[in-house]
Amino acid sequence: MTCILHISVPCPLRQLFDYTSDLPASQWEIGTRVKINFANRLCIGIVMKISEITDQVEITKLKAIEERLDDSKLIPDELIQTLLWVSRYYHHPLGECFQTALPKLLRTGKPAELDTESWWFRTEKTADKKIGSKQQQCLDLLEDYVDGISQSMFKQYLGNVSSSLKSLETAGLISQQQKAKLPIPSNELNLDLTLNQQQQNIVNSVWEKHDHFQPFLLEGITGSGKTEVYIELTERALKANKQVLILIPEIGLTGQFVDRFKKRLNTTIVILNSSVSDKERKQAWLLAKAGLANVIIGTRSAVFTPLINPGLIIIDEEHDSSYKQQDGLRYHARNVALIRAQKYDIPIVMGSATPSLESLYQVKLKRFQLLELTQRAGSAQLPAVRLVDNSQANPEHGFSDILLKAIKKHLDAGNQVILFINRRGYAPVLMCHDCGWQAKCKHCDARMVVHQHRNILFCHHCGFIQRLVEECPECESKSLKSYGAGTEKVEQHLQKLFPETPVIRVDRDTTQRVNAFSDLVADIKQGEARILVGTQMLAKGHDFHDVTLVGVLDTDQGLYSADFRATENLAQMITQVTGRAGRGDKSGEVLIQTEQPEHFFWKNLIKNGYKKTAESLLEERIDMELPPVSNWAVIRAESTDREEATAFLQEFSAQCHQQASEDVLILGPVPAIMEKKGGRFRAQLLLSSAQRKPLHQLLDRHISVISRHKLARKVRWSIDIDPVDLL
Ligand SMILES: Nc1ncnc2c1ncn2[C@@H]1O[C@H](COP(=O)(O)OP(=O)(O)OP(=O)(O)O)[C@@H](O)[C@H]1O
Ligand SMILES: [Zn+2]
Repeated sequence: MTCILHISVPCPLRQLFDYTSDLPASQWEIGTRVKINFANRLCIGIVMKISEITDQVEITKLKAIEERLDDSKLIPDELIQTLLWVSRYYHHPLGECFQTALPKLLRTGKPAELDTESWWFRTEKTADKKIGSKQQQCLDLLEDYVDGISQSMFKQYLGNVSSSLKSLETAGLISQQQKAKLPIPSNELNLDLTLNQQQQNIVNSVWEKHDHFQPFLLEGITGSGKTEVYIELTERALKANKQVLILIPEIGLTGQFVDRFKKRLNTTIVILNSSVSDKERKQAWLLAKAGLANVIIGTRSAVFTPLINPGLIIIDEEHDSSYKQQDGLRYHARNVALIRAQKYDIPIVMGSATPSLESLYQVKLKRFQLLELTQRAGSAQLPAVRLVDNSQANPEHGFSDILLKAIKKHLDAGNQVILFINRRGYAPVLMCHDCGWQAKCKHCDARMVVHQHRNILFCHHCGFIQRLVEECPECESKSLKSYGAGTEKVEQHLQKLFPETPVIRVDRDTTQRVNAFSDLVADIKQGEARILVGTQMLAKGHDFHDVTLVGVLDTDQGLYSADFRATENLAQMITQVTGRAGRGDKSGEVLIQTEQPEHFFWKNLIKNGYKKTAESLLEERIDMELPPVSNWAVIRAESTDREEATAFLQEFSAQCHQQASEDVLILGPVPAIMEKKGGRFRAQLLLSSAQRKPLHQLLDRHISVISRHKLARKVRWSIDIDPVDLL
């Protein structure tokens, strides 16, 4: 034994574990992976401290590590520091934070080596005899690429040219070398776009601070050209030899977004989203760490990508709730990104047409600098928005005459129409006309949703599936009727009402297959689909220039929700979907069908827009001391035994009360709004404080005691800091 390694282990325990190594301390670095035997199984841990002493057991009883996996540290210091912060802030075991942050192949111990392939380079030699046309094409292409061309780039651009390359090599005209495999860049660069004055000013304001930590909130109305601002900023950072990390929400938008970057920037761009394979994810992570990838575009967990030359972090659609992980380590990527930008001392730009109240509050506190784009880019104008009283809707198909006429008018003009309904499936209620029976999930406090295409009843909360019944299970009556509408029903009615017009549906059900989403988007762009029915997947981020009408159906439930964020979310969703109309040269129109055309919320949003609406919502939060003004933590517990979940939280609450400070309010425990889900009863305890510190101190003091309580092992429980979803 020559040194002791203090190791972070992927397990729920909140401590490091000590092992010995027969290498001297000088040969170890923090951030190196090791294989260890932990509780009789092999697992991968991360070295967090190196010393000569242990306070865990007698030194002689310590186990030795099984294997050292990296020659030097895998995880850079900055990322380790960030994860230590994450573990502290979210009160989550460090070992599990590493699990979230590392690509799967690295956390399961695969070698941290880059995949390589053959790269070809032009030699000094000139051809002394005439060469074949394929070979000439290869040489011509090499003229454009001083850094060489990989085997896969050749294949992509020229088809199979292996034998030509071999001949050129034999003739001494080109040489090859094994180098890291890189993603293939676009070969149709399109560099000509001039930013308008507002865009240019924003780029300048951000760039002025390029060597400092400075958070910016870029509030730019829909279609104002935020993406172009990101591209220009990225270009500036690239010119300064810096890397740029860009986060985008999880709504299948990556393809279009990345295409725009690839076409405008001649650089190595890697992608980290859910459609990337484990192998590619590992490669992208290592390329970023090595500084071989200059732009990293990814969804939530990409926020943990290591950078060697960081220059800028960008978060698109910063208000999007997919940035908050809803299980395990419940981190918010915007929060983590801010910490990373601070550690790197670089600017961070958070953009949205509908900023979160969290970020607007930071602007109010002067912690974020506000940048605004108030006009649509190019010649596009914001669409006109009107409310339509739902009572005029046809009871059969749910559309009002006004909306139907508008659809017809826009189709006749050769344009595309979006119908937005934020509910997938055919109908949310199946009911017996005779006895009143309703199809409910036997595992959840929720109704089963009718999915007619698949002939099933489907619980959207736990995934439980049943065959669609034709007869009431209670009274055997055949008069079952579905109520309400989802995307399937809307699609079906529209197809009947407009038999000549192609209708497509974009929701989670039609986009499950790999590439299904990008295929649908391609159909839309080419104008093949004329009526587009979809959920929020269709509402955000897209730039379809021929869409001139957006119809919004049935969104009133947002007005009555028990969640205090519901109106904020509704205002964001409506503003985003509204923003899909009129993005090209043609002007757009939006019709919102509502039960409550007189409701203050609608009047305010339509008359005053998102910005004013958000301001008044923030004033309400300030008056009522709700987040983001106060700080919340929710302790959740669930169990198959209804009493147990509550009993555990009572225990938790009692613990906290023992030394409660007046600064932290403890509310509950209360049953969750949907108490039963997936066969488990759920309850929650809410902790709230005006200052963040006392809340965190309270949790620090009690968590380790609580986690050893006997009930803690019987129930599933979790801590959610800054919860976004209280249902
Ligand atoms: N300076 C410019 N000149 C001409 N066209 C522009 C300019 N900037 C952006 N555009 C075009 O305007 C459209 C909208 O831009 P972009 O998609 O960047 O907006 P956005 O603010 O990101 O939109 P949203 O938030 O609604 O998704 C795009 O088609 C884009 O190419
Ligand atoms: Zn269910």
